Amino acid sequence: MANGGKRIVIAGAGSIGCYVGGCLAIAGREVILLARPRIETALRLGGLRISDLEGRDRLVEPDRLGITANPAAALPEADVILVTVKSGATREMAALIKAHARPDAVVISLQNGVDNADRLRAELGSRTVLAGMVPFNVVQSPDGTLPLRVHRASDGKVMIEDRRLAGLLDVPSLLDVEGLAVETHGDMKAVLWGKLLMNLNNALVALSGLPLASELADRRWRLILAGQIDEALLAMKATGIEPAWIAGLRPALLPKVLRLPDWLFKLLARRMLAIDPQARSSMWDDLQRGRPTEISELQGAVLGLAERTGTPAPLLKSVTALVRAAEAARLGSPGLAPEQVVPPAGSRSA
Ligand SMILES: NC(=O)C1=CN([C@@H]2O[C@H](COP(=O)(O)OP(=O)(O)OC[C@H]3O[C@@H](n4cnc5c(N)ncnc54)[C@H](OP(=O)(O)O)[C@@H]3O)[C@@H](O)[C@H]2O)C=CC1
Ligand SMILES: CC(C)(CO)C(=O)C(=O)O
Repeated sequence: MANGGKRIVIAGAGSIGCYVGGCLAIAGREVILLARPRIETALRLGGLRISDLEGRDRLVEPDRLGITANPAAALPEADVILVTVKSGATREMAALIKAHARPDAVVISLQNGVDNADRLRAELGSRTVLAGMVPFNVVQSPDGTLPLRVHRASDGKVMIEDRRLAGLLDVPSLLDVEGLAVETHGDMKAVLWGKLLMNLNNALVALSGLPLASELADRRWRLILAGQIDEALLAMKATGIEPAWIAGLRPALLPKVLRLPDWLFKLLARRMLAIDPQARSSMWDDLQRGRPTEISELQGAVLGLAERTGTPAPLLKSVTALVRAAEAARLGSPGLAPEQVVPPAGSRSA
């Protein structure tokens, strides 16, 4: 068994959890997927298909995976717990970990948003909780597809908080496997705020219904993203938050690059546009499935800063209101045009 027999439990096997868990299982790690019954059944019936934009395509047979919907069966087995539920389910998952996992299990948040690791810490007291960041998009096959397929549709390295751990658990060498590049980082707060800047686009993809690559190729959408990032950078500056570089760019340069004409943007932002055409955003997935989105943890996190510091955030407010309306309507993406997202000139208020 690879890596000293450490057992990895994926706490919330959906798009990210199945992709990460599948890569780890293919690499010989012992993985248990804690899933909802819909995904549990699909995995038991057809196994898990893992593919990526570089052309890798592998089937993990059901007998190569531990699969359960029962937290009391999965969590006591864990040496490492990768939390991959949406932010709204973090507290519930933390309570399950507290009730069922060994106190020495290392818990790692692989979620968007800036405070999921803190939410876990608040529930889990003295246990070891590390923040993580997943940079790539994963597309899950439609319900009922067998085998269930998770496709990594963009690129990037997973970052995990650099912390010397008791018991000599070497997190990167346990988790850094083919298809899943993992590195440690000394300043996860900066990394998560940097990622949040890009995640301000999740809502625009969700509202437009467009694939991420087409949405980013359209300057009208990029202008809205750039406007949101300006508001976010202002609020972050006022609170002393310094986001990390994103896609090889200093955060302050990001709005400038996004505002370039389409032809120049395509030329200069090749790294940002290395996305296959299926990718959208996890917030689009939520609208399509009629589930609550992470708008409170993304735009909402910046609005919290803006309120405290009195910096203006009209675009973030109107994007948030539109996402909330789409959530409430439960009709999937409203398929808005950029002009329906930007408030008419003159009606903006801080
Ligand atoms: N999808 C993506 O491309 C990316 C996502 N992320 C982030 O990663 C995190 C996970 O996202 P994603 O994988 O898309 O989310 P998913 O909704 O696809 O996966 C989470 C899964 O956890 C399940 N779940 C929730 N509670 C439990 C529980 N108590 N027991 C078992 N299963 C449970 C959910 O089921 P149910 O919904 O039925 O409750 C769902 O199937 C989010 O923070 C997201 O923002 C980051 C980068 C990219
Ligand atoms: C990878 C990215 C930025 C966009 O797909 C994402 O984090 C998400 O979908 O939640």
